[in-house]
Amino acid sequence: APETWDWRDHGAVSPVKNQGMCGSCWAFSVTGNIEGQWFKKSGQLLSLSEQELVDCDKLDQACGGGLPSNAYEAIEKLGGIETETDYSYTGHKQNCDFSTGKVAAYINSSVELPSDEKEIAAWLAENGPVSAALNAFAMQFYRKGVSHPLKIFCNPWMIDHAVLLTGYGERNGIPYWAIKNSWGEDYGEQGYYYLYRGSRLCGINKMCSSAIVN
Ligand SMILES: CCC[C@@H](/C=C/S(=O)(=O)c1ccccc1)NC(=O)[C@H](Cc1ccccc1)NC(=O)N1CCC(N2CCOCC2)CC1
Repeated sequence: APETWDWRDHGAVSPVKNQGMCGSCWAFSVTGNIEGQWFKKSGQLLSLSEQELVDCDKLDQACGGGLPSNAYEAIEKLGGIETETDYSYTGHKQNCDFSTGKVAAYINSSVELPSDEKEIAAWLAENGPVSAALNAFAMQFYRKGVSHPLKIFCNPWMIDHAVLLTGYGERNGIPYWAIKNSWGEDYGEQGYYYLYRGSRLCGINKMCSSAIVN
């Protein structure tokens, strides 16, 4: 695998979004992953609808939280996902307004990645941005640089947030994950969180997954 890689350099990542006062981080993690998978398949970068998942994914709990694995299954069952423009984000649960005719992208299945960070990096460089989950405690106090929280402040067994791994690399010899967050562009470094890579920090390695588009 390459020493360093970032899908933002290859046009596979949409602009940073803002989930607002809704616990829909899981939906943003999944749309970010599918945007990347669709880009790999079609060469087209679309911004996909989180609101469709909030309203129509009955396996998850809308603003009360969700699991990427459930969301992939829901999108397969629905038949696909609409664009952000066609099914725009409001940040609260509404009646499902999904229409098959407006499907812009679809997925065929999904995969759970191994928990080894070297294998996750190799998979990412080859296949696209990866949906991940982590303990977000340290993220809430992050401003800039490569975050390296003490394990006691970032228990890998207390995962409560879902994000998107868009790349990895090193800053002054410090290995990091580039993490697209969904708390707006004012968060962290232009909306991104950089987390030390290689010590399984905050459980970042435990729930990596991706949709598969055949
Ligand atoms: C209220 C939900 C907040 C939301 C988004 C986070 S957030 O709002 O961005 C944030 C997180 C941390 C600090 C500050 C802000 N979190 C989630 O959606 C998290 C994301 C997650 C957690 C663990 C593994 C994978 C993904 N998921 C959840 O909170 N879940 C809700 C409970 C659900 N249970 C499934 C089994 O049946 C009972 C319900 C599982 C998903």
